[in-house]
This record gives sequence, C-alpha cells and structure tokens, in this order.
Amino acid sequence: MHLHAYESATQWTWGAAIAISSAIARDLQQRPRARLLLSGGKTPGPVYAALSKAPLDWNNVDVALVDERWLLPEDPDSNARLVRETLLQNKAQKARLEAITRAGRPFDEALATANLHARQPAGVVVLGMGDDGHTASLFPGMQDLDRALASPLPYVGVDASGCPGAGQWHRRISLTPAGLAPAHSRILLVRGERKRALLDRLAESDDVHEFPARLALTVPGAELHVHWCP
Ligand SMILES: O=C(O)[C@H](O)[C@@H](O)[C@H](O)[C@H](O)COP(=O)(O)O
Repeated sequence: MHLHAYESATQWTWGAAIAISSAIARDLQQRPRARLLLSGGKTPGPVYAALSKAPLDWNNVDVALVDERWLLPEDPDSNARLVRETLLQNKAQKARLEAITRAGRPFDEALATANLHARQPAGVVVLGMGDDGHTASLFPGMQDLDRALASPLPYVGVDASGCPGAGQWHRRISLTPAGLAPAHSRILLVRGERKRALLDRLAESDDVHEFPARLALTVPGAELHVHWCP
C-alpha cells in the first residue's frame, strides 16, 4: 500500500484528482479508450469535481460504477447521480457514463448489463471504504459475501440486509474481486482519523471477511494508492 497523506482537504482533493487524471492519461497513451470505475458515498464528490476540470481526451473515457444501490440513476442517493453531478461537468462532460440501473430494467437485467459492459475490463478503479471496513458493496457479515468473493464475474447482485454500513440500501450491485483484478490503477479515497486507524488495521491481516476493504490489498494486480487527509 502506498499512502499519500495530505494536511488539508484542499490538498487531498487536488492531489487525488491529479493522481486519477494521470492514471487515465497513462491508459489513454496505451489504448484507444480508458475505462474509469468510480465509487459513491460521501467522500469522493470534491475529488470528482476537481477531476472534471482535467485536460484529458474525455471523449475516449468510459465512466462506470464500482457499485450501485438499487435506485434509479436520477435518485439523489444513487451513485450514478453523484458521478453525473460532480464528474460529468466542465471538460469531463464529454465522457460516457454507464449507469447500471434504468427505469423499467429489472434487477437481473441491470446486473447482466453491468457484466456486459465489464467485458471491457477496468482500467482505473477508485474505491471508498466505510467505517465498518467495507468497500464497493462488499460488507462484513453480508450473507452474500462468500458468493461475491468467489464470483468469476466482475459484478454480482447482493443483499446487504443486516449490515449497518449499507444504510437503508440493501439491494445493490457490486464489483467483485474478479472485476477489480484487471485494473492498472487502484486508488482508495479516505478521510478522517477513524479511517486512518482502520487503514493500519487493513495491513495487519489478510482476512477479507473481517474487512472486505482488504481486497484492495490482497487481490493480485496493481498496487493500492491510498489518498488520505484528516
Ligand atoms: O454506494 C456506496 O455505498 C459506495 O460506493 C461505498 O462503497 C462507499 O465507497 C463507501 O461506503 C464509503 O462511503 P463514505 O465515503 O460515505 O464513507
């Protein structure tokens, strides 16, 4: 794990945005299109807003979601809406956003669509981490966790009932370890002392059931870059 610790939220915002933008630029040098996977939650909005101003060839960037709550893309609590309102602005307006859900699309079809899009493997993945040590929609204690961990497909549907970290959104579609593995860049955005202490605990063991966020370290592939500020 490579930890980038910043003193202020402003430095964190721009430092993380520059790191993501450089990773996309690197991918675009090597292939015609770059594929960026983004997480939701309360943390990443300012970084996505800063990233929207990056001078990249956004026409060639496909933006998809690490996970989505079973909500329509217009719902204020959906991850698609967060990404649209923060990243798909300014220069990044030209990027193509793949929402997972759509009005009239049943759950299984939404999942199948996510897996179909993911035939183009992830390039740059931006993860978040909950105070309970979840990442994507992989929660500790979740009944579907083992199935998700073992999935050969990049996305699974999960029921996070009984997991406090999932809030009121139990039905979700989540990236799996198989979906994370091909990424060339793995970035984790976290803020606050609680998550800083949790980061130290991630490195202590490889028990992904205790803290599924450990997958960011244990799944073979790119080194994890963590961007943190108080
Ligand atoms: O839909 C979601 O819930 C997210 O994608 C989720 O995995 C998020 O990254 C973490 O929960 C961290 O969220 P916070 O930034 O709100 O702590």
